[in-house]
Amino acid sequence: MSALPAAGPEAAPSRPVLMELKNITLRFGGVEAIKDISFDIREGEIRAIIGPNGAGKSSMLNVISGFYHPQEGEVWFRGRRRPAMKPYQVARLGIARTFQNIALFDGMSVLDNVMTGRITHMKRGIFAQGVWKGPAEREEVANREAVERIIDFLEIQRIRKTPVGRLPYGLKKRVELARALAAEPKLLLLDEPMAGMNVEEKEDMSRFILDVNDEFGTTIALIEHDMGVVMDLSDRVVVMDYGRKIGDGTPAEVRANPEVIDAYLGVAHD
Ligand SMILES: Nc1ncnc2c1ncn2[C@@H]1O[C@H](COP(=O)(O)OP(=O)(O)OP(=O)(O)O)[C@@H](O)[C@H]1O
Repeated sequence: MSALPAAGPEAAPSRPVLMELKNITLRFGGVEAIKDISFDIREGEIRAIIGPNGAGKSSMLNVISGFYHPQEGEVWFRGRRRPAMKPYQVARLGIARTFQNIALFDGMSVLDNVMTGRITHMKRGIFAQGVWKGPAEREEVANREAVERIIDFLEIQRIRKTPVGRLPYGLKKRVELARALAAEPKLLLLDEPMAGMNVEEKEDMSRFILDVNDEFGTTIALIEHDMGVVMDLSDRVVVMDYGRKIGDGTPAEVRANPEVIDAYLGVAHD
């Protein structure tokens, strides 16, 4: 039997690095959205990025997902420097994301929406499907099985045939999570997963995020404004303010950081 060290937030720094952001600077014309920021994301951890409005959190998530290319700095993923890539190439590397404003196909069923998440696993095109039916069919069955597993896991079986447009907000967010998971990502990016949710929906989403991390070992980086949620879910937190990094550490460490308290948490938060 192996003698692994006990898990927990303290264990996070000893895990292997999955992604490293080195001296990232991102400008939009005269605006410096990100100013020389470095941090890493370790395998299997839940890493939060927090900060006031306009701090540069979404810009950072967009750098990680390949939507934006920084003018300066390097992005390393799984031990290799990642060149400037198109978002679909980044997706093929094993990085999936959800969006702040839900981006699903309203007229399509839950099942079909989640299936679109498998696109990075579809190797056989329409031509191959026509002339070489066997392998294409096997691939389709495997994709279908993977999707059904995720649908079961996120407890959305009973709505699998329902058009997404008819679902309440909290369930739409869960379907978006299902679609991102269907890609079987190494790194899952969640852009404000709790935004607009009521307390019960937040509790459900928190549980699913923890379960995904636990059961699939998926590394998760998320932006979130609800501090209670961030402090409960995260192993480590990066704090941004005006494009700079002003804090980085466990929830307890950032909560006790005076610069973070001044810029963001304030004295009223606990
Ligand atoms: N596409 C863009 N073009 C020009 N400026 C941008 C663009 N995206 C972001 N910015 C600017 O970069 C800065 C950081 O914005 P960003 O959206 O990353 O912050 P944020 O921390 O995610 O804010 P919020 O919490 O309000 O979503 C802001 O000054 C914003 O106006």
